[in-house]
Amino acid sequence: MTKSSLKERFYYPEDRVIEKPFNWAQLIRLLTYLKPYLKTLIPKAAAAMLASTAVRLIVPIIIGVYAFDNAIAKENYSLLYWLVGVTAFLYALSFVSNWYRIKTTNQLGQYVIHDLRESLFNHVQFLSHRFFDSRSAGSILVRIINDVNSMQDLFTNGVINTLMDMVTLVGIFVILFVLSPPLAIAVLLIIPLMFFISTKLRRKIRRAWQNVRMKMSKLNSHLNESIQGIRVTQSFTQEKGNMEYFKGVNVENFLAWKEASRKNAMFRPFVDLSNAAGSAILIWFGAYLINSGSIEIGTFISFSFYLGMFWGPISRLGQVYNQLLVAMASSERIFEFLDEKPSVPDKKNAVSMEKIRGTIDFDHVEFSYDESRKALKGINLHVPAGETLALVGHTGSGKTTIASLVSRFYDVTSGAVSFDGVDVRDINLRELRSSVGTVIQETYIFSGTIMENIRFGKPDATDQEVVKAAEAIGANSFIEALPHGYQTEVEERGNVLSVGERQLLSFARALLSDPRTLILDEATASIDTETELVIQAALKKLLKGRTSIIIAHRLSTIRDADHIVVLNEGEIVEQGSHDQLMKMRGKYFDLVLSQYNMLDSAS
Ligand SMILES: Nc1ncnc2c1ncn2[C@@H]1O[C@H](COP(=O)(O)OP(=O)(O)OP(=O)(O)O)[C@@H](O)[C@H]1O
Repeated sequence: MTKSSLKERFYYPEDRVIEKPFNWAQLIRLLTYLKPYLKTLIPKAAAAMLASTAVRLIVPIIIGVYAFDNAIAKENYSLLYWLVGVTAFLYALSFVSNWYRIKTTNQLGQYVIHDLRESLFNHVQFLSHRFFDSRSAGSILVRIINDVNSMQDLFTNGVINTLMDMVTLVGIFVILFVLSPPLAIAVLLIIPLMFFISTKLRRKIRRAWQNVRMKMSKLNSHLNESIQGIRVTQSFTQEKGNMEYFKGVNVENFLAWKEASRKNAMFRPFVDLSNAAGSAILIWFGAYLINSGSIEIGTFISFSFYLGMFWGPISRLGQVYNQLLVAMASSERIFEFLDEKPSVPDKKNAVSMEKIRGTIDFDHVEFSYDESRKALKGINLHVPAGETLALVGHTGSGKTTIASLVSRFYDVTSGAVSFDGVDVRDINLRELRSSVGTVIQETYIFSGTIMENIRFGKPDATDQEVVKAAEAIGANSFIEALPHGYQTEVEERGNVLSVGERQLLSFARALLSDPRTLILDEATASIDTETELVIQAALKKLLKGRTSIIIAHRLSTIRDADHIVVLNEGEIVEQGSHDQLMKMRGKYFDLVLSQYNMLDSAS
């Protein structure tokens, strides 16, 4: 296989953008998430921060100027003991305030992340189908988990620590200038070097590690796919292609790692270099100033303490700036979701569903998912309350689309869908959706017990009600045969249940919710005759007295419907009862015939 065709076969989208330029408006919007804590956690953290910073700033003066110049040099030992006591007390104070600051800032970060994640999740719950059509579940998960997580650092350490570091730096500058302006200017010459290391060099290193992560994620994607799909790979003897591609990504990963470690290795020596340069200036110029009598030895000692305190705040400020750039990218993605408006908005003063009996009408409905082609063309339908309409047609003919318009998962492009003559766009959306029960082809089983899965249809139903619904549908015999009956735990998507059993569960769920209107996308999977009979009986029970639209695949379902509509490429091509349509010998007749032939050849 050539290199380019390998590339086409294995396509893994490059990771998303990790950093974005700084943007004030976005930062301010992010900071509004701190608002609920302005009167609680933030003042506490700020007070603790100020206390510990003050101690850090005062101690070098006590040791240098007071202990050396005033107590030791003048042999005033009572002052020295007193200073030792004061220093011990200040360190104890700093210990407590630091502990309290770290605790409260961590809490603050966690609260903000919690709030942000909750608002994002809640918002996404109400977004329309169009939103989910255009995004993979994975990409939505990444935003709710990874993008929110990547801002944790900013909110945990960023805000309060930035304040602390700024206060520390300003404090040191002021003290140094008060102690000795010429020595202060000389020592501060190393600040630009420190800034260079903490921003430029560190960013280069971080980007190199990000590159490693991207390569690693590509390697993971390929590994995952090749192991999951190993049976298919082996049956098509494509192992060689897999190995070649893996070799390529493995080498890429190795090279990225090599580059990152090379850059990383430069970091520590540069930090040491800047410290050494600072110390050299201090010793050389400090000694000169001491000799010339401009400063005392104590001032020199205080300076050396302060010099050692430069690197921490400068390095952290550089880090916060980098965190901010990462947060810009993540928050842009989060805000994009939060700003997304549902494409089927609820109307103010919408009509309540209460008085609606359930006659459904489609009046010249046209619909397209995207500009390029129409999924439905000129659809006119009338389903009287309590009757069953069956939709049949080839795959892609628009059956599911019609069902989606009834629940108003999408709005029509033109024309109208109405209940008892009231346009669905004028009906309260929640009430509409809860009165239209939908049983989809691919029954979704949530992780939990069978009991809870059926109860999903009506969260306040009692256990007895759940069992009654299951019995009415005929699902109780298989449920009771399970190891723990109704309390059997089923996994996501219900792997332990057969297709027929899953369908019976979803019928029980729908019966329990007792919707006035039912939409049923019948499963196509072939099931044995016995299960088919159980399902047919369940279906009869479910449809009784409800207006229903059935996307029918089985002949038995189609035959019993009051009205049958045959769709082809988004248009109604035939309609009538089963007998009428059979007499016409048109599309419906062909569909029925082909199904008989299929069943015949299968038996
Ligand atoms: N979410 C979507 N976005 C874009 N196009 C879509 C979407 N869903 C369906 N389509 C397109 O709309 C047309 C009608 O699809 P629909 O799902 O209604 O067909 P169907 O008759 O229910 O098919 P099947 O029997 O296979 O379920 C198809 O051409 C399909 O490709």
